[in-house]
Formats: sequence, structure tokens, C-alpha cells
Amino acid sequence: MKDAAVLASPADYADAVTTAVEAAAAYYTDGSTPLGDDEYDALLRAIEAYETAHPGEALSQSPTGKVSGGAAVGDVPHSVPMLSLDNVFNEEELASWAAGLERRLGRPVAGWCVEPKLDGLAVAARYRAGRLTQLITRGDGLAGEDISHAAGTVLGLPAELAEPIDVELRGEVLLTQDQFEQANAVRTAHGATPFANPRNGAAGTLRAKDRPYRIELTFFAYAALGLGDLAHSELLARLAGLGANTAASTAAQPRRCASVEEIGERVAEIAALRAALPFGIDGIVVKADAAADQEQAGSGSRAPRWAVAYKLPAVHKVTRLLGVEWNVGRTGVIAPRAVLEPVVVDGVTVTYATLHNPADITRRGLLIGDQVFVHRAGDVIPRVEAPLVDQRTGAEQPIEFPSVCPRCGDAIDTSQQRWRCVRGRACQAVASIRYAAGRDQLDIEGLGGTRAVQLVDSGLVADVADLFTLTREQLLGLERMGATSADNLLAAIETARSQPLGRVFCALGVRGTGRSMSRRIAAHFGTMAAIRAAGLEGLAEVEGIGPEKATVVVAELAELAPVLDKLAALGIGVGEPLPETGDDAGAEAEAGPLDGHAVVVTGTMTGPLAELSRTEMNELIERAGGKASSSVSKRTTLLVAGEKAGSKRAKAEELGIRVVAPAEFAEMVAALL
Ligand SMILES: NC(=O)c1ccc[n+]([C@@H]2O[C@H](COP(=O)([O-])OP(=O)(O)OC[C@H]3O[C@@H](n4cnc5c(N)ncnc54)[C@H](O)[C@@H]3O)[C@@H](O)[C@H]2O)c1
Ligand SMILES: [Zn+2]
Repeated sequence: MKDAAVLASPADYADAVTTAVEAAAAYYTDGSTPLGDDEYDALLRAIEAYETAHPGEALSQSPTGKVSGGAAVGDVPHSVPMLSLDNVFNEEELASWAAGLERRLGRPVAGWCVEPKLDGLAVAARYRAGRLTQLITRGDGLAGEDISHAAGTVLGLPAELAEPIDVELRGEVLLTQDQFEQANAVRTAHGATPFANPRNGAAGTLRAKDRPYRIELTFFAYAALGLGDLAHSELLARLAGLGANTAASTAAQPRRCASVEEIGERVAEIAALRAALPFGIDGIVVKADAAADQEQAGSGSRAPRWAVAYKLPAVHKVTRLLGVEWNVGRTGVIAPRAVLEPVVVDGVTVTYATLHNPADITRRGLLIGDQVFVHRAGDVIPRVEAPLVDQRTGAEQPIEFPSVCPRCGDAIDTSQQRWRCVRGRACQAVASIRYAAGRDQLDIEGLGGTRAVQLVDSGLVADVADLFTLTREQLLGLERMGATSADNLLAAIETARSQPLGRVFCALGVRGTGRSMSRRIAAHFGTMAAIRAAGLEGLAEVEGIGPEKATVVVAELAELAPVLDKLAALGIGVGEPLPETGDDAGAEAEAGPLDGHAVVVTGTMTGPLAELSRTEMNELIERAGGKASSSVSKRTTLLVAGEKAGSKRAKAEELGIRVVAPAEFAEMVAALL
């Protein structure tokens, strides 16, 4: 269970009660609550704790101990109250609840029934002579609202039962995932705001009258008045026999269990099914099965004593949409991804969520800065459901859609729902060639702009290795390629042949390995062959690469195998063993002047170092046995401070780190310059 915040004063307590009452009102009327269920539940626990500690101070409007129905007080009395359920949050609480019930009965419970807790709204459906005559909400448990107008839109709730009997069916109305998507498509097409999540959508849909469009819902029956003293499992079968939908029609079927151990097993099974179910559940309900047990246990004012809800962590959480990234996949599909304020959903911190496609963003009416509901369950990819429109401050900004491919800069084909770079698979090739030719990688001048496109389009180059087999004739055969340009390009490529391993590795564009990580990997392994042979464990040993990043690197290297084979055959990235191999024996033998040093470079270099870029400086440091980094920390041992060195120098001095001028540093590494 989550820790409840502590309410310190009567004023805090009163505030909390107001917040909870308002949230519940919104939750049950149109589903527009600003709180996730976890937050609401935590608030309730805090209110409860305060009331226990300060008896006599409890406010009459406090939501504790009541069936909460929100502000809409219905005027149709329930003949038997519609109650809520008490909660347990783990196996121990479940076992002690079951033991408590058996103590109260003075005998073992004659079997249990375990079923999904459907995440919708409770309704009562009254039938006369087998015909549906009235549909009512739970309301405050004692009286509900007449929502008969919605009856025709609820699947699984028959207008006529299989037998002409008088009966009241009770159960849950919800939107399945498909119905939710459908509902939001219809709503946005009519200019209405989309529902934030299926639960809210069901609440909003049931009460609404006179809508110009129809939204379909689904009913699951789990109780009845007027069918006699049936065990719960028998009742469920009877309900299905009458033609009502029950959870027996789903993978999360209700099951009879003989012991607490068996209950635990079924609870775990249903919990594991959760993500794959086509509708939402927020827990598992455990009920004493026998009518005699239920009758003897009875009910409190808020909940029956013979049933309990084993709550599952909320899978819908509210967080802020910070931005949208546009990623281009291998086939050129351009997919938007939401960047979120980190939020824990179902036990995992979520910072990104899928937004499917641009039309989806428009359909959901999302804005940057919006509070949004995020859904995640099991292994499913987290997704943004919809914004909380009521929570807008006016500072929200429209989401910008890219006008050109974010990877290669070419046009976008927007004719389909999924946008694509017109270049398709070649987009990847163009982008990877441009990246490989970049200044921090192979540094091949003249491959930045349209040249890379031309080389890929002409079929001469499909990957970085192909650059090294280009011939003069091939280049001269290209449009707008004169002899000088061709020779310059060939010369630049020739120079690139002898780039150090770190740069060659960086040129591969392996995810998560920028220039400094590439340098570190190169220094650690010494040769491309060793990097390829390292495997998960070997790679995870490199500083800054954990097991997760190692997995990515290994997978991408496997994918790059054809390119790596070509590079190896061409002798690129293999020929030049580095001074520091990272290999135990080798490293000692070839100890460099900066061995054991963690070096930071700042300011403008002068003298013999004036020509070196930062990347080249860092390479120099690593060749000399040191470790280059970009920020000063306690671990830094040496700062090379050039002209106009600023805050890094101040920080190094403050930490008592040795500071040297470029000239002095050049002397230290003179042998390597
Ligand atoms: N986010 C918010 O602002 C907000 C506000 C109010 C309430 N809530 C949420 O609502 C919940 C508490 O409300 P509650 O009292 O409506 O209900 P509950 O969800 O705690 O439990 C009782 C309800 O479970 C439902 N149910 C589903 N499957 C069932 C089954 N198989 N058998 C019996 N009942 C079944 C019934 O509708 C029943 O009324 C909490 O989880 C709370 O987080 C949230
Ligand atoms: Zn592209």
C-alpha cells in the first residue's frame, strides 16, 4: 500500500475533504476528475487517518464510510442498497480478511468465488416479465439516477431476458478498449473533447442525454435481486442463462476456490491476464460463494462483509505532456512519441509513451503542457490516452508537426495515416552516411548535404563501408560532379581510412554510443574484432555501459554485421592498435603519460594544441592513457585550462584539482603529438 500523506491541521483536513468530494463528483458524473485513482485513494487514506486520530472532528461531508456517488443524487430508491467493496492490497491482507470472515462466521467459509473487478460503473437493470424497464446508477448507494435512455446502447444487457421473470440484474457498465477508441473518434468528429480514459468515458456516456451520436458500452452482470438463494457461482451461470453478459465470457473467468492458497493462485492468474484483456480491470473480487455464508456475514453501511476487492496498481496515471519527438523507423515511418514528466505506472517509471500517428494527436486534441492520462499495463507500450481539458491553464502550446523528414530532411508522404519519409528505407541509409561522415566520426568533408542523397539514390552507396570502394569513374558518372569535387571527396575518404577505432565505431551510429562512449569502448577493446567478440558481459564492463545498454549495443552490432564484415575486409578500424588496449597485460606495458588521470579540457587551446578540435583533444588524452570528460567533478585529476577558461577553472581550483596551461599539457603528451 502507498504511504498516505499526513494531514497536519484541521485546515489541511478540511481541504483534503473538499478535494476528495469534488474529485468524486467529477469522477462519477462526467469522468473529468483531475486525480488518478491512486492519488484519490491516498487522499482517502489520509482523511481516514486524520479522522481516526481526531475522533469528533470528522466533517459530515467526509467521503469515508460511505458509498460515494458524486454530486448527482438520484431520485430512484434502491430496494436493497448498492454497496462498494472493501480493499486489500496484498496476499497477507487478503489472508487476514478471509480469516476475519471465518472468525465472524465461526466456521470455515464453504468455498470462494474469484472474479475480475471490472473498471466501470455499477448499474441496476430492472426487468418486468422479462423486459428491461429501467436502468439506474448506483448513486449514493441508497438511490440512483434513472439512465434508462442509455439502455439501448449497452451490449450484454438484453432488452428481453430468456425467461419472462421479474428481476433486477446488477453489474458493471464499461467501455472496452475498442469502444473507447470508437467513442473518442466519434466525439472528436463531432467537435467534442475526447474522454481521458475508458473509465471516465463510461461515466460520461451513461449520464449524457440527447447526444447527436451514439456510443456503445458493455455490461457485465455479477449480482441480482429476485433469483433466490443461489451460491454466487450458480448465480453467475443463471445470469448467463438469462442472456446477460458475465465475466465467464472472458479469459478472466470467475472461478470457485476451496482455499486461500487457491484464491491466491487465481488472483495471480487474473492479474497476469490484465494487460491482454480487451477491457479494464482495477482488481480482483473475492466473494464467499455460498448464500448462507453471505447472509450470515451481512453488510456494513459501505460494503458487504462477505466480499473484498484485491486492488491492482492503477494503470491510468495523470502526468504532464512535456513534448513530442518524431522518430523515423527503419522503413521510414515517422512516429510521434510523447515525452512525459516521469510517472510511475503499474510499478514502472514512464517517461515516453506512444502517440501512434499524427491523426491520433489531432483526434485526441493534445497540446504541449497538457495534463494527460497515461496508460500502461504489463508489457504493453505505454500510451497517452487523452488530455484533461478542464485542467488547462491557457499556457499550453500546439504540437508542431514536422514538415520534412526529421532524419534526412526530405519530404514526408502524409497521404496515409502513418507518415513516411518519401525516401523509405533509403532514408536510413542517407542519414547514416551523413552521420558517419560527420566531424566527430570519419570527418569526410563534402558528404553532408545532397551528396549523400545522390550516392544513395544512384545505388553506389548503401552503407558507410561502401564509401571506401567508390571509384573515380563512378563519381564522375554522377550529375554535378566535376573532377575536382570527385578528387577532393576521394582524398577525404582516403584520409578517413586511417581514423582511429573510436571514430570508426562512432560512425556506425550504434544507439547510446556517442563520441565519448565510442572512444571508451575503443580504448577498452583495442580492435573492432574484440568489440564484436565482447558479448553482453564484456561490454557491460566498459564504464558507463550497464547491462541494458550492453544489450542494445550487442543487438545493433549483430544487425550491423554485414557492414562490419565489409569494413574489416577493407582494413578499416582494425589496423591501428591503440596505445591503451584496456587489456591487462598490454595496458601496463604501454603505460602512457596520463595513466590514471581524469582530464577535463576547457577554454581555447593555444600553441601546438591550437589546431586540435575538442574531439581530437579527447582522443589525445585517451591515447596518453587518460580518461577525458567534459565536466569537472571530484574525480577529475587534471584540468587543461586554455584562454577564456571560466567556471570549470573556478570549480577545479575550488576542488583543489591541478590546473595546467595548454603549453604545459603539450609537454606532458609531447611523445604523442
Ligand atoms: N480519481 C478520482 O477522482 C476518484 C474519485 C472517486 C473514486 N475513485 C475511485 O473509485 C474507487 C472507489 O469507488 P467505488 O466505491 O465506486 O468502488 P470500488 O471500485 O472500490 O469497488 C466497488 C465497486 O466495484 C465494482 N465491481 C466491479 N467488478 C465487480 C464484481 N465482480 N463484483 C462486485 N463489484 C464489482 C462495483 O461497481 C462496485 O460498486 C477507488 O478505486 C477510487 O480510486 C476515483
Ligand atoms: Zn527521411
